Amino acid sequence: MDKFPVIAQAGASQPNNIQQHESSIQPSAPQRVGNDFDVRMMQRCLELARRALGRTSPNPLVGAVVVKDGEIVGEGFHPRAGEPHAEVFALRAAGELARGATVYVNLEPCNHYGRTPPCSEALIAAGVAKVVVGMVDPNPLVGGGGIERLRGAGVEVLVGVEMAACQQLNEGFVHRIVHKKPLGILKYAMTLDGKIATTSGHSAWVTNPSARGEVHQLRAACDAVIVGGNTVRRDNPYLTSHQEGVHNPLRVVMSRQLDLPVDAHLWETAEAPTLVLTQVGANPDFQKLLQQKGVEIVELASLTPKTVMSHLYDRGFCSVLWECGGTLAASAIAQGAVQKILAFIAPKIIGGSHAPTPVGDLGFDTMTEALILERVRWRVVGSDCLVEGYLPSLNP
Ligand SMILES: Nc1nc(O)c(N)c(N[C@@H]2O[C@H](COP(=O)(O)O)[C@@H](O)[C@H]2O)n1
Ligand SMILES: [Zn+2]
Repeated sequence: MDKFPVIAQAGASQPNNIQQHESSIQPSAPQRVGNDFDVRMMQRCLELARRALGRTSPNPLVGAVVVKDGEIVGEGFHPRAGEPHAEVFALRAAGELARGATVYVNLEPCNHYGRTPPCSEALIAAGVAKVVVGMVDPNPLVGGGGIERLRGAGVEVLVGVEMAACQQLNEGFVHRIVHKKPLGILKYAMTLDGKIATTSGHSAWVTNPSARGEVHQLRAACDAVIVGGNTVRRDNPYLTSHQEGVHNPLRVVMSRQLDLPVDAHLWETAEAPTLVLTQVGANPDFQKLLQQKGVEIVELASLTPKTVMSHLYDRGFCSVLWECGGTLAASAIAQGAVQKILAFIAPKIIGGSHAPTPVGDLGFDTMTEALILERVRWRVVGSDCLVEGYLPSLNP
């Protein structure tokens, strides 16, 4: 078993309805559920689900597989909100072979009329004999109801195969549903002596190319990536996933004064949309200029990490990546806009007592106030090390 199992953000502070479902129908980790074949099929579901990475919000990433006599006879995944769910695509692919078959799906089949009709009914109508589910749906409109409906119709249901991996894949969706805001991920790259740039501001590059490739993949999995005006002025980033045909997140700039360069890459490149969030009445001429370049501008009454996350929640986002400097990172942490940290550490020393660090002032005086990450794991990426963990759940 993984030495540092990563369990979805939902773990510590789920609302009561989910805890009840966990105790009644969802076995608690780390108990293994299912046999080797079940595990393989669930991993196939996760692989299929990932084909829509970054494109399904506010909906989850879901893949489904129909198995008859030990053979896969149908597969599908949920491509985006508003389109049919994974189970429906898999059932369509299986056709009549679905009768008496086992369906694997990484999320409990829905049991409600949303943008699409309930999958529980589609599975029952198709005559499937068994459904193997990765995790219970935290959506209160579903929350165990899909499983109960299937069981009530005589379909055998097994819940919890590869549950930790299923929760991990949809941690943004789970966080959005449970906490009514997107999951905030703070990513930074620093040297071994804790600097994100030299004293003069030079930062290209702290990390090695493999680590930068990981960052591009991370962007592909997120709905938005946020920077502050300072990062635009100093680094002039692209903030894309740098891969043909792969999802790009919405590029978000937070700027109170709109004192930004007229020719930044963010508004001179068309691969991804850009949104500038500012304060009411800020620099109308610059607003006009950006709009002419195709940039969306939204004025917020108060521009803070908290109001920004609330705006992004309203847009239907599940996962938001903070790629900002230390000052904005500190206020994002302080305001509960960050739950997960990804820190790339390069084996380099650049010194400089005034060189910038990844997190600015949090107002802590003593070590006892330190935010101690939970569910920490680390791995080597090229010549760098990636440390990953979650902020204490007092800050959901
Ligand atoms: N089991 C399952 N498979 C899918 O492919 C899904 N997209 C979902 N989503 C659940 O249903 C809600 C969305 O419903 P509509 O797309 O609006 O009909 C979503 O919030 C999940 O709870 N589930
Ligand atoms: Zn469904």
